[in-house]
Amino acid sequence: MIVLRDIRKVFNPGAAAITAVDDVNLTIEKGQIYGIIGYSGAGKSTLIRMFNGLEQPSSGSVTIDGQDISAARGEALRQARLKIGMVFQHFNLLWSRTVSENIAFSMQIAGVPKAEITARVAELIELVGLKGRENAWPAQLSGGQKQRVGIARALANRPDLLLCDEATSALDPQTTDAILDLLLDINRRFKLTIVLITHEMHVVRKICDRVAVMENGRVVEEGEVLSVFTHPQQPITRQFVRQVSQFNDEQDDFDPQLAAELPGAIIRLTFLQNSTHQPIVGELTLRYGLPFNILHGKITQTAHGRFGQLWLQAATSPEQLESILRDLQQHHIEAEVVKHD
Ligand SMILES: Nc1ncnc2c1ncn2[C@@H]1O[C@H](COP(=O)(O)OP(=O)(O)OP(=O)(O)O)[C@@H](O)[C@H]1O
Repeated sequence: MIVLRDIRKVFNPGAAAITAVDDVNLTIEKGQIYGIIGYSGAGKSTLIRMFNGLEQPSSGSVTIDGQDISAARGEALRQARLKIGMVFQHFNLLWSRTVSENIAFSMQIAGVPKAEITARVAELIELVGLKGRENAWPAQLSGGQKQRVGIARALANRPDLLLCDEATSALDPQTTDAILDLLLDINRRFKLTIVLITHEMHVVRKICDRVAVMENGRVVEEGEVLSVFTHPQQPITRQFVRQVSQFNDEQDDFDPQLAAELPGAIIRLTFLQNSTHQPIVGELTLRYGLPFNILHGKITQTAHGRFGQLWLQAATSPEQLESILRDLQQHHIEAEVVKHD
C-alpha cells in the first residue's frame, strides 16, 4: 500500500516560490492501477517523482509498504528504488545499446549474475512482444516498440511498483491502446501496482481502477473510475470525462431544447455494469402500456465494465411516474426526472 500524507512541494522558496504540489493525501492499494490526471502544470510529474525519491517533498511523507521513501537516503533509497520501475514519455533508452542490452542494463548495475540476466532478458522480450527484435538498435524501432523496451527495462528487477510518466502521450491512438493493453496484462498477471500520470481520460477509462484529478497542485477529486465517470463533481473532471470519445462532443449531449418541446416526463437513466444488460425499456413498455420514446443514449467501456445513460420520454401520470421510478430503483438503475408536466 502507498500512502501520501500532507504532501507539499515548493520550488524556489522565497519571493518567486512555486507551489507545485499542495496538500495532497492519497492511498493506493496493492495491485491497483491508479491514474493521476491533470492538465499541463497541474503538478503530476512533480508528484510521481516523489514516489521513487527523484523529488523530495518540502513537507509530508510518501510511504510504500511501510517504508518512508521521502525520508530514505543513500543505500536505503537505492535499494527501495530497485523495487520501483519507471516508464517515461520519451522512452529514455540508451541509443548506443541494443534492445537486449537496454533491458539488461539495470540488472548489470544491480550485480545480477550474467546467466540470470540472459534468461530474464529473454523472458521480458517475450512478455512485451519484441521477439525477433533483440539485437535491433532503438533508432530502428517504432514508438510503440521503443515503449515496449522501456516497459521491459522497468520490469527487469521484478518491481513491486511501476510508475508511468505519460507513457503513451508520444504514441498514436492505436499504439496507445496496444501499450495500455500490455500494462493491463502485466498488472493482472503479476498483481503489480501501477501509478500513472496522464492528461488523457482515455487512458484512465481504459485501464485505471481509481483516479485522482489534479488542478493547481491539488487533488480536487478522487474515486473509482466508474463513479468518477458517472458522477463527476468538479468542472475540470467533467471536461476530462468529455474527452473520451463517446462523450466527446458537447453536441453529443442531450439537447435540453427537446425537453421543453415534448410533453409528459423525461427521465435520465444511468446504468452501471450489469444493469447495462437489462432490457429495461421493453419491460417498462410492457408493464405500463406506454410508448417510451428514446431521446438520447450513450454507453462507454471502462476497465471495470460498461456504463451508460439513456434519456426516455413518455406521457405518464404522476402516479405512473412514481411507480416507474420505484421499478428502476429495484433494477439498480439510477433515474433522474429531467422534467415532468
Ligand atoms: N524544478 C522545478 N523548478 C521550479 N519549478 C518547477 C520545477 N518543476 C516543476 N515546476 C513547476 O511546478 C508546477 C508543476 O509542474 P509539473 O511538471 O509537476 O506539472 P505537470 O502536471 O506534470 O505538467 P507537465 O505535464 O506539463 O509536466 C509548474 O508550475 C512547473 O513550472
